[in-house]
Amino acid sequence: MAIMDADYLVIGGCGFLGQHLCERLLERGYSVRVFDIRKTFENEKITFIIGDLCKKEDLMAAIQGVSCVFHCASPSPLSNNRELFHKVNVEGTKLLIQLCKWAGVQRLVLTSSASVVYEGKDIKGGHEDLPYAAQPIDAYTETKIMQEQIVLAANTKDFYTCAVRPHGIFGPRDPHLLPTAVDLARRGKFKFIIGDGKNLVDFTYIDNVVHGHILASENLGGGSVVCGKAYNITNDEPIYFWTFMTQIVTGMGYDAPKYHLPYLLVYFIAVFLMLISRLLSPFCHFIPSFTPMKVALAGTHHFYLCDRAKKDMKYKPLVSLDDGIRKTIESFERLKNGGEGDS
Ligand SMILES: NC(=O)C1=CN([C@@H]2O[C@H](COP(=O)(O)OP(=O)(O)OC[C@H]3O[C@@H](n4cnc5c(N)ncnc54)[C@H](O)[C@@H]3O)[C@@H](O)[C@H]2O)C=CC1
Ligand SMILES: CC(C)CCC[C@@H](C)[C@H]1CC[C@H]2C3=C(CC[C@]12C)[C@@]1(C)CCC(=O)[C@@H](C)[C@@H]1CC3
Repeated sequence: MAIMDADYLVIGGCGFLGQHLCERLLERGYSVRVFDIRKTFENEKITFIIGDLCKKEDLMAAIQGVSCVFHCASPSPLSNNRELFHKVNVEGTKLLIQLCKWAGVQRLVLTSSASVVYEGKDIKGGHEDLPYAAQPIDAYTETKIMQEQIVLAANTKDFYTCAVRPHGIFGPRDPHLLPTAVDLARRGKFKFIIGDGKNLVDFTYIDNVVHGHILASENLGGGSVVCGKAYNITNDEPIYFWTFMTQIVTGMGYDAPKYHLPYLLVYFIAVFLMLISRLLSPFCHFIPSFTPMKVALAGTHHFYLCDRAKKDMKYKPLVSLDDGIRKTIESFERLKNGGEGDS
């Protein structure tokens, strides 16, 4: 059955970022098509095509008759599946580029990650020209680096690409950050502050990430300065990691962490537990709560400049961190201490 042409195809459009992006595109009067391996919401204005980014026949059905593609699909960054990361983020992205060119799609905006330059050591005011991490913090980030390189290298005079690098996205319907933090707090594993608690980090409210993506797509085109470039998109308000996390968990009705633990001690315990997990993997599935990636993110400075986005696409955050935290906590009533999530 022929499907209507659309201004945008959102790959991964049933995810946290994807659904918010679709809602904002519709508000701005664009026509939207979603391609995702699952369906998580209904909207009569959206054409949904359910399929696997890694399957050519699935993607061919979705890619024709669109002007711009947002590629937001990825396995969960908190999953532990190296093979799946590579299959979707690398092989799936290669297939997408091949089919974009086949179908005559002109613009591709990739959702990359600010962590593509992060090696678990302090980054204060990181800019986009920092080198890609030679030792990425995990398999997810390794494949995000490869993915971004593939997309930016695909930019030509007829096919325009760019990458948006968000960091620590939070907001209503976040499936990663807030639910993980609340789960740790509920299990009594949120009593300790890793390190001195004074490491500055970017957390980015979902509406600002969506805004950055739409600006990127609207500025992407023949001869545009945006072509072939990556853009950090943050709230432009670095905050102490533990101040942010404390506001989230106390807002959700749990106690604030009180005691400090030395960063290096926790990091090496996390590495030891990861090695034990790998040794035991043939016999049992044991995933430590505190992985080296999470500990590094929780105990080092890592915040980024979005000056390039401000200059090239007039980006500025729409929602402040304080307002974003308030809106997020209000949206997660069901997970509050004593809420239905406790059942
Ligand atoms: N959540 C965060 O803090 C950050 C996320 N990102 C990136 O933003 C993008 C969106 O992330 P979220 O919305 O948080 O994740 P999410 O897990 O909510 O959404 C990802 C979507 O991709 C879909 N998907 C996965 N594999 C697929 C496949 N083979 N075929 C079709 N669809 C597939 C999933 O079904 C899901 O709906 C990802 O590329 C992620 O790497 C980047 C920086 C930070
Ligand atoms: C207290 C615990 C040690 C941490 C609990 C919260 C964590 C689950 C989040 C804190 C920082 C978040 C984060 C990401 C996922 C969730 C956290 C680790 C990402 C890895 C998601 C994907 C990305 O691309 C990165 C840029 C994010 C970095 C921050």
